[in-house]
Amino acid sequence: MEVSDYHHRPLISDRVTVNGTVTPLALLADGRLWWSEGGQRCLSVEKEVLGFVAEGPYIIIKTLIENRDGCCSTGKLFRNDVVFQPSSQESHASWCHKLSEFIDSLGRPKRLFVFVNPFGGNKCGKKIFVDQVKPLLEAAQIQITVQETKHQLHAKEIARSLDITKYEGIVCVSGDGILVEVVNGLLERVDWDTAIKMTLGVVPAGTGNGMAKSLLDAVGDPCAVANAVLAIIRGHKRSLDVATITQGKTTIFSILMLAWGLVADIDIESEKYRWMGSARLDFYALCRFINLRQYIGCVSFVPAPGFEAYGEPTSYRGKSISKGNYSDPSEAESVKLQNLCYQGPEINVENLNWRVINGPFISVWLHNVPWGAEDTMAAPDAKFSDGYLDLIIMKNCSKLALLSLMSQLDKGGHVKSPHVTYLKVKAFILEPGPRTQDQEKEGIIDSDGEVLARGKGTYNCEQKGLMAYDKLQITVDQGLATLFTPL
Ligand SMILES: Nc1ncnc2c1ncn2[C@@H]1O[C@H](COP(=O)(O)OP(=O)(O)OP(=O)(O)O)[C@@H](O)[C@H]1O
Repeated sequence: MEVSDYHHRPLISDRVTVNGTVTPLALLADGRLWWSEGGQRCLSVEKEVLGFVAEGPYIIIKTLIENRDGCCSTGKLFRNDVVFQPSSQESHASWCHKLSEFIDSLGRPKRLFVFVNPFGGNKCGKKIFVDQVKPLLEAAQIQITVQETKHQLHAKEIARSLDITKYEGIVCVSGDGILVEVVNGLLERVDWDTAIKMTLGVVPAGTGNGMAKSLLDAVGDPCAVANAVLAIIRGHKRSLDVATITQGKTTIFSILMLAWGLVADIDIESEKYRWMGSARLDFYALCRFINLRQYIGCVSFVPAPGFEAYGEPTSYRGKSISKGNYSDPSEAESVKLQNLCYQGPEINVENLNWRVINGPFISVWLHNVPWGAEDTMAAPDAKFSDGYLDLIIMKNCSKLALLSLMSQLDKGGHVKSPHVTYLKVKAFILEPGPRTQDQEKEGIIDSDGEVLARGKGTYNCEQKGLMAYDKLQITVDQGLATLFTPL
């Protein structure tokens, strides 16, 4: 072994017994654990070691390593502990000390709050947690406080009042829905500016796992539970843009996407075919395709640098959106209370250079991260924290062209179609209107997989959304939230 440079310097070395074989074992300064057992063996403590325990004369190194198919990496992870016996009691104590010291130096989280949604996806959240998540967190000696979500918005309520000083992260074993609730809960706190700095982790256990897929796919990892948990244990962080959606005095926060038109209709209206399982989306997409709707309306936006040529120039069209003066003092008081929560970025939207695209539209889609679901790469160029949202617009096109571009959604090829307008925006205003063929009927606005607004004549239109089917404004905060990430 070359120990010439600093990184290859052993922090500790000894002759130990590994699986009955006596071999030199060394922990190098660069974090590799090196020994020889039927050939040279090496583990990266940072990447592959969850933790260790001392049991009698033995030390058990708990690892999670990549399954290799010959020389090719499959990205799949499996547990394979290494047990060794140091040569003496003193050596045993030194090994425990050096391993602890090294793992502590990695800045990994020690206490996590974990939400488990027993209801999400195929209702497997609890089983995924017990069988796959908990054992790994225990092997990493992370203290966990577990909370099952009991109903819709439960995670948001808890995030709003959680004692955040007790935890170094909040983990959601769920789909995207619970993560979105947590972000909204944190931003509705009076101490939102501290609370939103809490690092958030997501373990895929829902139908829509767009955030987990976006994080893991960015480093070529499969969207699997073990990969997601390992990322949380290792404790690397990345920041995430947060979009603020405003209409009058109502504000909500979005981290994944906003959809109006075809995508929203498929996402929300297919609920009535839930009994079909995941086939409901494909089935309902086909129904919508055969009976294609177009929506009257308009979108205006502040383009990101390089996208200024899209649309036509316009002035700020959101005048009625801004929070106005209150003639009723009690209303003013309640708004003052609401104002203690986060209100969105303080930018002077009126002075920005707005552009407009008029409908009719087949689909309008805003995306913050590349993947909307595990099989939908909605916005291939989206970045977690570039401060922009990717806007994907589909206008009139033939059914054949539409079918072709829909079939490319899994690889993001649709954005290259001449029928798709794809750009980045800093701020956005949606003015949704009725369907072209039947102006008595309107549409649905979908934010992060939930109904934000339902227009006249839509599925379940008697249920009110949080906002009216009317003009709304979206602004972006660059990197406001923080996520655990594989790299
Ligand atoms: N115990 C519960 N019973 C019913 N609904 C719940 C429960 N806990 C959470 N929910 C709701 O389940 C929804 C789905 O959350 P989750 O993020 O796990 O999955 P999803 O992939 O977004 O959605 P789904 O799998 O339901 O299509 C959220 O709207 C959440 O509020």
